[in-house]
Amino acid sequence: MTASLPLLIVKDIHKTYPGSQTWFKRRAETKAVMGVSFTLAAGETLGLVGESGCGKSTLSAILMGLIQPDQGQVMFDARNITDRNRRRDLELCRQMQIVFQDPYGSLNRRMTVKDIIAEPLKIHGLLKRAGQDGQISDLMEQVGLSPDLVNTYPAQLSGGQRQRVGIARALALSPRLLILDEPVSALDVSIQAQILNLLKKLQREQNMAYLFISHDLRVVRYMAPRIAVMYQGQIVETGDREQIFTAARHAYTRRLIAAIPRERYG
Ligand SMILES: Nc1ncnc2c1ncn2[C@@H]1O[C@H](COP(=O)(O)OP(=O)(O)OP(=O)(O)O)[C@@H](O)[C@H]1O
Repeated sequence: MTASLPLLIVKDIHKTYPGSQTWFKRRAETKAVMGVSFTLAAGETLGLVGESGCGKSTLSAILMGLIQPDQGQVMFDARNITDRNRRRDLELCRQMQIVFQDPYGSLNRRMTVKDIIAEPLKIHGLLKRAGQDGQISDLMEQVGLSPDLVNTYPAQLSGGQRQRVGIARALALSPRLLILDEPVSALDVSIQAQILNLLKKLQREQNMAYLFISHDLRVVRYMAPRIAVMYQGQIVETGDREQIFTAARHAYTRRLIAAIPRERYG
């Protein structure tokens, strides 16, 4: 571990999707990410906010090594991980985990809760031969899931419970960085608050860094002391929560703030 450097350094990332043409339709190329840079310290939360289509998911896929950027660098724990092969780099995979928006889409519907949570442990050879039931029920307890649900399937769970399973799966490997890509957008507002509070509790307990990605500035304000605002593939403004809300510099940020409904999370 390098104490002096941030845990994650993202430097001048660019990604353009090529255009395509069929006999009936022509799609122009899309500059999805254009020169994005930011840093994230160990244990810190950075909120990344922007409307649909601004490039948030492209950026998170680049950070997870799922797609390659055209230009730029991603450094994790002082190591250049831009061109890594995610499947082969198990250690990195262990340290950086992602929670997706749609737990139903990201959980294997044919697997039980137990098998879903155990899978990353198995892949990384960390599932204890004896005592694995205890390992799984500990993780379920950490995310507030009753151990009675251990043999149920995703279809038998509520949206909030499914997202708790997704979080337990991500936590299983004790990552240092969790990318939360719209983790509550698919949930009812009352359930959203429960999941956000769970994420805060887990961060306090385990000192993980969070990159919290959302289109919803209310949610980002609740979660992140530092916020980066993304607009049309670029970060147009980064600042402390207070500064963003009281003295936003960019007109787009001011529009986002003006559009926030009045209720708050408690
Ligand atoms: N595989 C792809 N091929 C071509 N264009 C793409 C592809 N994926 C995304 N795009 C385009 O890149 C831009 C950024 O998309 P991206 O999904 O990263 O944004 P986003 O902010 O995450 O939006 P959303 O929340 O709706 O997913 C959009 O214009 C989108 O249409």
